[in-house]
Amino acid sequence: AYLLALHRENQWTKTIPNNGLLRYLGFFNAERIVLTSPEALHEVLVTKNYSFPKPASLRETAGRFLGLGLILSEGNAHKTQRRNMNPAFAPRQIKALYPLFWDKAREMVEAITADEAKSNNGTIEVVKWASRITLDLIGLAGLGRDFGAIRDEKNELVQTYNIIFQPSHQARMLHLIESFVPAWVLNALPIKLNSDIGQAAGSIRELCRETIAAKQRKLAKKELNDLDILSSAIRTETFTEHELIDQAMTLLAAGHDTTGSAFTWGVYLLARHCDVQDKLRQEIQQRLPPLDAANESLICSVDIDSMPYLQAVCSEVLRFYAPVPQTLREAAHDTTIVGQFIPKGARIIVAPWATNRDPRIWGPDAHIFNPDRWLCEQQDDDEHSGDSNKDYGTRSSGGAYSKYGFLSFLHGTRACIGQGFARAELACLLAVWVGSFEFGLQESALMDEGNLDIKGGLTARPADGLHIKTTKISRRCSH
Ligand code: HEM
Repeated sequence: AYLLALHRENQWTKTIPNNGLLRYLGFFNAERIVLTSPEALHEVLVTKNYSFPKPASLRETAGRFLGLGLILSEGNAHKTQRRNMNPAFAPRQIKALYPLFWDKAREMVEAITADEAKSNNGTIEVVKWASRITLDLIGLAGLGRDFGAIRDEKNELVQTYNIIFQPSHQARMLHLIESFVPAWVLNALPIKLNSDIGQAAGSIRELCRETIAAKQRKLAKKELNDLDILSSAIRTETFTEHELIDQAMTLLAAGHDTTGSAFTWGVYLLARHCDVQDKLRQEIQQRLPPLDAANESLICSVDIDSMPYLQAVCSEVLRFYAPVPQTLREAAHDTTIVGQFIPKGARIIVAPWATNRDPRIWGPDAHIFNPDRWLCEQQDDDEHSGDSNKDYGTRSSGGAYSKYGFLSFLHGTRACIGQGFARAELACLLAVWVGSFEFGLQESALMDEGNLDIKGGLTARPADGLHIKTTKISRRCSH
């Protein structure tokens, strides 16, 4: 139902003439408004941001286990938290995390290779591995705790985590009926799901509390040098213990499925576009250390950030399949958007899946996966080099006429604070993957995205997993 709704909204934005807003009536004639123009998006996300909070029902359901951290807080509470969390996501902090992303990605490839040696069929299901690696990475780089999902996906911690953050079918159904049954009623239902979630959330919050307490003891002895985001937040000394637990839970919620989905879509798109895969592998082999098990060289942020094609592929993957396909807002009071009256309580839909491929913003090739749109030729300073020595850099607009064409991380004060973290993680994961495997889709019918069944939720991914055929690459290279 969710994806049907999404598909319908995506079509409407392209086929129905509109002035930046599309209004329709949802269940029980509830007001629904889809934002379709940069001007409307600018108003809701930037100039009137706090007049359009997230729906109250979201705070009631997710707030039960997340608490009121950065994702769920509103108004002045959000402003203060955002100001206090910003230093933890400063570029300097993120740069220090690249070797960790790289190292874990290599651990994943070794684990896959060992698995394959046992099964010997060369087929990998990517969604599961994406979930395992990104859980370990948000654990380590976010909180300084290794969940050990790569080593053992069935360990108790991973199972507990999954009860809260990987909703079962029943939980997704409850989420759907939330539109017409108040969240507090659903939360109070005496069903096993509610008690399981309550218990699991208690355990993960306790784990966060212990982690924070250990870090605070280190801080008291002036020994807190850990690189993770939570440690950086603790070093600002602006949060109480309770607030830190809420932020830690928020990092787990925001920084796992999103990056897992981005990585999965990246592998899917590269499996469909072998030319892009080959070109990317060439850049990886020229610029990065060999990935065979014997070579332990780590990389640093400059190695990854100075690879234009890798950066272009990541941007295009994030544009083409935004991990968060749509997000919601609710008018806090009667107001206007682009001069149109909007009644209090109207649901506002921001739809990256529609906007990121809108031909009015991106041009007629908006529906084509083309990393080159993010590249530009750079002037070569060497006058003796001749025309053939062209170099490429990246261009941040991707050719869209407005920055609101790229909504994957939103914009404004509620834009994803983890964007730098997520981009660095995705680049490292794809570099290690493409440098380690040649791969293609197991089922050729999936070359056509129309044949792919997509599972919705807060993030989107292939419903039946993503099965690819791989060949391990072994090489020595000239790094
Ligand atoms: C490719 C990966 C990611 C994508 C596509 C993504 C996308 C988004 C989007 C669309 C929002 C806005 C949601 C809304 O307001 O409705 C958001 C918010 C947020 N994201 Fe991300 N995210 C990603 C990864 C991460 C990571 C790795 C972290 C943490 C390490 C993170 C932390 C957050 C937080 C804390 C917020 C709330 C910010 C606020 O409201 O001030 N995200 N993200």
